[in-house]
Amino acid sequence: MTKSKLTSIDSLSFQDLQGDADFIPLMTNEDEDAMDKEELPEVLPILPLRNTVLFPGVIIPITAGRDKSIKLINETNKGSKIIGVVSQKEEEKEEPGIEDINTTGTVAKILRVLKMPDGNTTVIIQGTKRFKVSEVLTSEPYITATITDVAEAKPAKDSAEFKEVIKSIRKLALDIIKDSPTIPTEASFAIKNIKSDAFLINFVSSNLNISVKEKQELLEISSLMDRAMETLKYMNLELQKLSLRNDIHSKVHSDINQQQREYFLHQQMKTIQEELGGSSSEEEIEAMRVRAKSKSWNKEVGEHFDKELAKLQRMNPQVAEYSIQRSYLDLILDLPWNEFSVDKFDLKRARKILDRDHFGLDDVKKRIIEYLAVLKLRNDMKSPILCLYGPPGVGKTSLGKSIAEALGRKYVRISLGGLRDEAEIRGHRKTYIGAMPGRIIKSLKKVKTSNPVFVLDEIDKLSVGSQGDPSSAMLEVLDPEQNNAFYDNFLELGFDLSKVMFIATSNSLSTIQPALRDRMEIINVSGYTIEEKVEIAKRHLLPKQLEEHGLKKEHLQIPKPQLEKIVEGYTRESGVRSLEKQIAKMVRYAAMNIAMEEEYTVKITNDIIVEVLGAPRLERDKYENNDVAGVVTGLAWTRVGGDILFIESTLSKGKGLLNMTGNLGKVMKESATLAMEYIKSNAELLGVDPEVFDKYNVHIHVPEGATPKDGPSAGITMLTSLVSLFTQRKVKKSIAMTGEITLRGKVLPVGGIKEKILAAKRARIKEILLCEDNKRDIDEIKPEYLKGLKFHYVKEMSDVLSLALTKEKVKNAKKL
Ligand SMILES: Nc1ncnc2c1ncn2[C@@H]1O[C@H](COP(=O)(O)OP(=O)(O)OP(=O)(O)O)[C@@H](O)[C@H]1O
Repeated sequence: MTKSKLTSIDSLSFQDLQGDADFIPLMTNEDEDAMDKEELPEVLPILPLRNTVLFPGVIIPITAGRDKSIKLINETNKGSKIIGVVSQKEEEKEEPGIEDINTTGTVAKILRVLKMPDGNTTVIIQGTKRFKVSEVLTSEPYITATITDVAEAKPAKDSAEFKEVIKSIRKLALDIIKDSPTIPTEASFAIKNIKSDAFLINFVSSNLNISVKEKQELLEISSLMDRAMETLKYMNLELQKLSLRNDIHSKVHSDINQQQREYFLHQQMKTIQEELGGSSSEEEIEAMRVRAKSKSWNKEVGEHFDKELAKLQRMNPQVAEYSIQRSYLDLILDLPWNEFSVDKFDLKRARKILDRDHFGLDDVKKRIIEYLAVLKLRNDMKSPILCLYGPPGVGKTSLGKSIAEALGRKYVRISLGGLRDEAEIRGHRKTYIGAMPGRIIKSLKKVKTSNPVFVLDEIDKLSVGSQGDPSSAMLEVLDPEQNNAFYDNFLELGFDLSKVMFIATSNSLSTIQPALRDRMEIINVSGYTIEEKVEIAKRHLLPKQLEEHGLKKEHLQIPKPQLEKIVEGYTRESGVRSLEKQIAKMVRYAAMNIAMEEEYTVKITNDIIVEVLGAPRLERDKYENNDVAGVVTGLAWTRVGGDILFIESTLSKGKGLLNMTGNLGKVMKESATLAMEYIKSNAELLGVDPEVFDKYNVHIHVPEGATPKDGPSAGITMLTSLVSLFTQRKVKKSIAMTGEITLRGKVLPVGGIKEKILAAKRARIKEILLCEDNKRDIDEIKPEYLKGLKFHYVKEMSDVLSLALTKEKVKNAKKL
C-alpha cells in the first residue's frame, strides 16, 4: 500500500486522508448495492488523472493544476457535481487526447472544492460506479463523452469462498499496516470498520503499492471475486517485500545499535577519566603503540601484540580485566626482545676482574676463563651451563657477579631455595587471579637485556611440591636445545633464553635432579684454609666492611695474628660468611671509638677481640689430650663443608648391650654395630678378653647431639674408639681419620675429602688416616693446602689400629 500515489496530480498523504474522518465512508453492503443501482447520466465531463485510479466508493483528494481540469471542476461543481474520472495511459502527457486515456473509469461525485493559496484547486471526490467511454463528444474546453454502465459480477451473498477471501484481505491489510513503517497504525481502524465487501476490495486496491497500469487492470476486472483474488495476490507480494525489508533493516539496525552503544559508553568513560584527572585510556594505548614501533621483536610477537592491544582497546578501563591486560602488554613491551649487550672478550681483563674480587680460587678462575675462551671462539652460548658447587660463603654467588662484570654483561640473580611451585618459574596462566610471569621472565624484564649472566642460586634446594615439579621447568630453562623458545604461561609467547649465560650455585650435588645435573658443568669451589681466610679477610672483607661503615683504611688495623685468632676462635665454617660478620663487629667497635673521638686509629689486640666478640667459642684443646681411652677424632662432610667430629665410647657394668647417642642416623648406627661385631670376632687377635663383652655395656656417643649425623665414613673412627676402649690403649695425638669399614675389616674410600682435609687443617690435626683409594683425591688438592699434614693410606682395619693406637695404656686404665 502506498501513501504517495493517492493523488491525481500532486501528492497528498494517506495520513492526511485518514486524519479527516469525513474521508472514510462507512459503507455497508447495502449502501454499495444502492450505489450500484444508481442511474448514470448519458454524457459526462471526463477528468483525466495523471497518477492514480479511482475505485468505486473510495474518496480521494486530487489537486487540479491544468486549466482544462480546473474549468471542468468549476463548471460541474456549480451543477450536477458528477464527473467521469479516468486514468491517463502515460503520466507525462500534459494535454491528453482521447487516445491517451483509459476507456474504463469511475463516475465520481465532487464532495468539496478547496482553493489553495498557491493557485491550485484541490477537489475531494468519491467514486461511485465504473463506466466505459462510448463516444467522445467534445475535447474543448474539456473532454465530454457518452458513457455506458459496466456491470459488476458479484458472487452469491452466501459464498463461503468469497467470505474467506474477504477475511484474508482484511487480515493481510492489517498485517501490512503493522509491518509497514510508513502507514500509520490508525489505518487499521479504517480497515476494521469497513462493512462493505466490495468497498474493502476497492479501498485496498486503491491504496496498493502498485503501478497505475496495474491498478487500472484491477479496475477493469468485472468479476468482484476475480478482483478480490487479484488484490490478494498483490497484497501477499507486498507483505513478503515488507518482511524482507524489515529483516534487513533490523539486522543493520542492531549492528549500528551495538556500535553506537559502545561509542557512547567510551565517550562517557573518557569524560569520567578526564574529570578524575587520570590519563585517558586512548592516550595510554597510543603511547603503547609508539613504544611497540621501537621494539625489535619478530613478526609473530608483533602480530600477537597488535592483537592483544586491539583487545585492550575494546575493554572498559573500569573493569579488572583491563588492568590485567594492560600490565600484560606492558610486560611484552618491557621485555628485551632481541636486545643484547655487547660482550667484552678481553680474557686478560676478565682474569683481572676475577682476581680483584676474589682471593685464591685459582682452579675455579682458570675454568671460568677457559669457558669464556670457548665462548669467544664459538660465539654462541650453546656451551654447558656452569654450576658452582661448594659450601656456603665461599663466594659462589659473588663469582657470578664478577663473571658478569668481566664479560661486560648485565647481572641478575634468583634464589631457588625452597621453591616448590612450578609456576614460580613458568608463571601462571593469565586467567588466574593475581597471575604473574615466572621469575625467569620477571628477571629478564628487570635486567633489560637478553644476554645477561643469570645466577640461579641454590639449585639443589628446588623441591617437589604439590604444585608441580619446578626442576622440570628448570630443565627447559637450561636445555640449550629447548631454551630458544622458553614458554612462560603468563607471557604466552616463547622467549629466547639461548643467549643467557646461566650459572647455578649449589651446596650439594646429591639433591640436584640427575637430569638437571647432566646439563651443567660442575665446578667445585671447596672451602678455604685458615691462611686463605686471613688473606681474604685482609684484602676483601675488611676493606669492604670499612667502606660500608664509612671508615678509612687508616682507621682500623687488625694485625695478622689477631685475624687468625678471629678465624680460629670465632668461626667454624668452610666459607667466610661468619668471618665477615665478626669483622663487621670489629669495624663497628672502631667506628664507635672514632665517633666518640677517643682515638683516630684503632688497633685490634687480643684483649679487644675478647671484649668485642666475647670468649673464644671454639676451644678444641679439651679434645686434644689423649688421656682417656675411647676418644677418637673423625672427619665429617656436611652441606656446610668439612668438619671434625669426636667419637667417645665408655664401658659400664652390664650384660653386653650397645647404646648409641648423639643423633645418629641409620647408616652410622650400622657402622657402630659392624665395628662391635668385628671386635668380637677378632677379640683374641686384638688382645681383648672375649668375656668382657658379656660383663659390660658399651655406650657410643658423638658430641653435639643436636646436630643430626649420618653416613658410613665414621666407620674406622668408631672401630678405633672401641678397640682403644677395650684395650685401654692411648690414641695418638693430633690424628684424625675417615673411612668406611666392612665386616671383614676392610677399609673403603669415602667422599668429601677436600672439605675434610681443610677442616682437619683448621683443627690443627697433623696426621690423617685414609683409605688407599682416596689417595687420588689427595693428589688433586693443591700442595699448599696439604702443608703440615701427614697422610697414612690404609687398606685393612689392622693397619688403622696399628697407626692410630699407641702401645702405651692410658693413665688410670681400667682393669677389665
Ligand atoms: N675468595 C674470596 N675472595 C673474596 N671474597 C670472598 C671470597 N669468597 C667469598 N667471599 C666473600 O664472602 C661473601 C659470601 O660469599 P657468597 O655469598 O658469594 O657465598 P656463596 O658461596 O654464594 O654462599 P651460598 O652457598 O650460601 O649462597 C661475599 O661477600 C664474598 O664477596
